[in-house]
Amino acid sequence: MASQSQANTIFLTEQEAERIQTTVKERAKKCSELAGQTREFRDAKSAISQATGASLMADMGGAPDPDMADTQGQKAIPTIAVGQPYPPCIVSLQNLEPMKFTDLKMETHHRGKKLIIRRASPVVTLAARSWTMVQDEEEKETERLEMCLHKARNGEDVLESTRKFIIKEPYFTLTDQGEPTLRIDHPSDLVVCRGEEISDQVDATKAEKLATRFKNKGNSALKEQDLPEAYAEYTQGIEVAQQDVLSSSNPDLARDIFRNRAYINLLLNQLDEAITDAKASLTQKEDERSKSLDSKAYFRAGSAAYQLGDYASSRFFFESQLELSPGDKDATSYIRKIKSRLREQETGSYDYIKLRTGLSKAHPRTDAATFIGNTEVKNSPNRGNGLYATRAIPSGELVLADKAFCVVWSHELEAMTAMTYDVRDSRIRVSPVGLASSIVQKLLSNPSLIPRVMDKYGDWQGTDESKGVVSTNDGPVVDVFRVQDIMSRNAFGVGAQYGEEGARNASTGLFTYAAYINHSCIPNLKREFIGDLLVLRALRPLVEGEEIFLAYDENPDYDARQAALMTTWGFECQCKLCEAEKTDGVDVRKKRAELVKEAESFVEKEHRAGAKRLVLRRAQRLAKGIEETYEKDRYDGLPKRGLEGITSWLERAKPRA
Ligand SMILES: C[S@@+](CC[C@H](N)C(=O)[O-])C[C@H]1O[C@@H](n2cnc3c(N)ncnc32)[C@H](O)[C@@H]1O
Repeated sequence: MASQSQANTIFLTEQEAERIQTTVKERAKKCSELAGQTREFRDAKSAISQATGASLMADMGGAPDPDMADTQGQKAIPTIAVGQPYPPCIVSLQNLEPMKFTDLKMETHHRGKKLIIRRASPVVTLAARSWTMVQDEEEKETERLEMCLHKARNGEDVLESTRKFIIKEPYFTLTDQGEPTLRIDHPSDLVVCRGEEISDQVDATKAEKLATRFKNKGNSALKEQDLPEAYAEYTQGIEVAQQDVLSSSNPDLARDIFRNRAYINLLLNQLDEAITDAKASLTQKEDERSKSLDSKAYFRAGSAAYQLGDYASSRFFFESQLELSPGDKDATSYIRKIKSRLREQETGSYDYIKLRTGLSKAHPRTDAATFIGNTEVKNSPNRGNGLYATRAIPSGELVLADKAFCVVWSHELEAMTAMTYDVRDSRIRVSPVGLASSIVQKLLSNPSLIPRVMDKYGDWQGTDESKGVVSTNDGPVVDVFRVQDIMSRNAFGVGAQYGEEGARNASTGLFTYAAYINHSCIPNLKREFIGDLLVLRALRPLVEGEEIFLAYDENPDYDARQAALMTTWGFECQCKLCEAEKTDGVDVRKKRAELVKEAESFVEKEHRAGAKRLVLRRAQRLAKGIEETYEKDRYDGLPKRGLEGITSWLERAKPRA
């Protein structure tokens, strides 16, 4: 993630940093000592009453959240340990063997197994995790279950959403406080069982009654704006209506419910399924009523494809709608918008004024397409992939524009910055975990987008078996450790475009095409954000085949810059500027850093207008001092970053008349 400004930097107190490290290390030690040991029996009554009390306290805001850490001079911030990554379950439920609570072993991933559970207490909702007590179906055994970070779906806490769940390949471990717990990291490892079990129907009339009941219940839930409930009812209705006994006698019933669910899917941003549902609802009949229903379905499919950025499919759906409902205003308006998006995609010609005027705090996202036409992805020696210019591009001209895959703005509910302590390198980092959660939600809702994110660079690659798996029969599979690692290496800060942003709620985004751009301290691109559209222009003329670079960190101090590049992006920069600065040696760099610091405080304090001669001379002396730290030959043609602030002050200073 691009560095935040000093004002937005979070400093943990030393004691707090030490406490976090000690807690994580002690937990890891205990876990390895207990690994493989049999689980101990838990008393149901006291476990449930403990959870009930904690839930009440958390709801009233009265309980201390064990995940909150104190920061210097600021409010507490969530602190999350990033443990040893492990892959999500990639096996379908029907191929997993049921297990019992009594089979659980400490610090073990129970591969090949599933655990059917019922929630037995209210849910304790904390900033970065939710937990509850769960029981087996016979209510003989009780255990703690916690869901970490990615714990909400469609605005609802997953553990609260119902009572029955199935855990795929349960992970039994310890909390940071040393208490045994079942732990869900990957949301796809928890199957939410909403609704009744549907048996095979033999009587067509009874089946029709049942399917219609589900459909009506779905309609009522929609009226009450309970979208997850409406989705669950329609899903059950479809299950019944698709059974042979009914689909052969009344195929239109399934189509009706598919059409309704397509609408719910649109509202829930489950766009892939909105399209498949809308297509499944098509009657292809010629009577007026059927044509009107199909027209509605095409509209739903077209809107979903538009939101997915699949403008060609979207155009096809809206044109199909227009054939059935000639002159339809909404379809016509969409087709006009699609033309603009396709023009942007193909030629990079944007109506920047319209884009800017369409933005506000309430509508912070652009309606724009990504333009990549001047660039291509290629291997960059020692840097993985990189982006290269496919033609000569004059200075100032558009190189590419990338519409964000996902942005979380500081003023949005999802915005959450946390301190993460990564056990892999024992480093504490500031991490926009709210962005990671939003990316995970978007992928779980739209599995067609999973490869677009998962092909990005990130430390954890998954295992040979899990790599590339995007779904099982139970739904999409998302490796949250991989998303977290991809986000850490690829996300950008997008600036405070809609008002204040603080340390705890920085605006951040993932741009899946611009993510291929490597770093250089002498960048050849200039970046600008228009809402969630990242616009990159040539900072100087680019030649065909040249690699394009951004500066991830612009700190003029070599040592601070290298430290940030190593901590956040995991590499040592070896660009020409870094080579020159490295050769300077520690003493010269130290002297320069002191002078630059002095120059920065001078620039901050001294007014340029009406500056006294004495003040001007001090500025000149400072500039000369900094200049002298750069050896002439070695810095020939290289930027002297330390000089930039004071030189700009001098250029614009107006001496007293
Ligand atoms: C945003 S990604 C850039 C694209 C990436 N190279 C890829 O293969 O997808 C950032 C990662 O690229 C690598 N990288 C970027 N600039 C680099 C540089 N100047 N030297 C070495 N590695 C670099 C680092 O691994 C960094 O974490």
